Amino acid sequence: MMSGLCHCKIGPSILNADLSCLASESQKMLDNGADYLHLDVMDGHFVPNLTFGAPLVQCLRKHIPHAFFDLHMMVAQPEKWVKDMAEAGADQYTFHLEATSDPESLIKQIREAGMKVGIGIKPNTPVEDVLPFVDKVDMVLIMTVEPGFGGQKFMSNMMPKVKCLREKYPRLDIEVDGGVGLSTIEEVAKAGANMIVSGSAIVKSSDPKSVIDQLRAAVNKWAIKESPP
Ligand SMILES: O=C(CO)[C@H](O)[C@H](O)COP(=O)(O)O
Ligand SMILES: [Fe+2]
Repeated sequence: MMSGLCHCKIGPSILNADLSCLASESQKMLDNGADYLHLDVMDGHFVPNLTFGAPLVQCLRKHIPHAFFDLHMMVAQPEKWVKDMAEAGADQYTFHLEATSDPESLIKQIREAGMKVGIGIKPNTPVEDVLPFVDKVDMVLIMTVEPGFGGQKFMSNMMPKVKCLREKYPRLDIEVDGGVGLSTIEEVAKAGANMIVSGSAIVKSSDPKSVIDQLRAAVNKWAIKESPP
């Protein structure tokens, strides 16, 4: 198995960056080759940790006008924050399937607010649960740690979920998040993920550009190439 007919994109998670300098830390990631920014929103209910909400996203957007913001919404009521996040400047709203009783109407609500839609699943949620919604979203996120904290150990046993999705959907954007770095990227790339969230491995490196370049190279090595006409 390998990544599909879609581009590799590297999205640093700024969770473990120096959050007192969020704008400059984010800009540094972009200057070092990041394709987008993955912003982890936690509400202390869906996950046992608390980060930030729309006011911070709005401030960051003023400093970073052009980058793609992927909002990873680890919140208990994802319906509640769609409008605020859209107005704050989010490009994609990635909610957790476990957090809503009505994914279809949430997807519609996100689209109507003008954002792309991501749908994520936690490690204990089977991939089959997300399949009915894949055709309606822009991206599927397979969590490779229990959501809540950066710097945790990558769960290899999530790779069959990625493989299953890639086999069924060669063009789908498949994101992995949690413990992804230079020692785990090969498995991720082989399984077929093309959107790579990496926090500690990039942010804590003295050479983030080199880490981003190596992550991208691994994904591209396994990518399916479009056959010439
Ligand atoms: O959603 C997350 C945690 O819930 C983070 O995006 C993730 O943990 C990234 O950090 P790291 O690469 O250090 O694991
Ligand atoms: Fe995340």
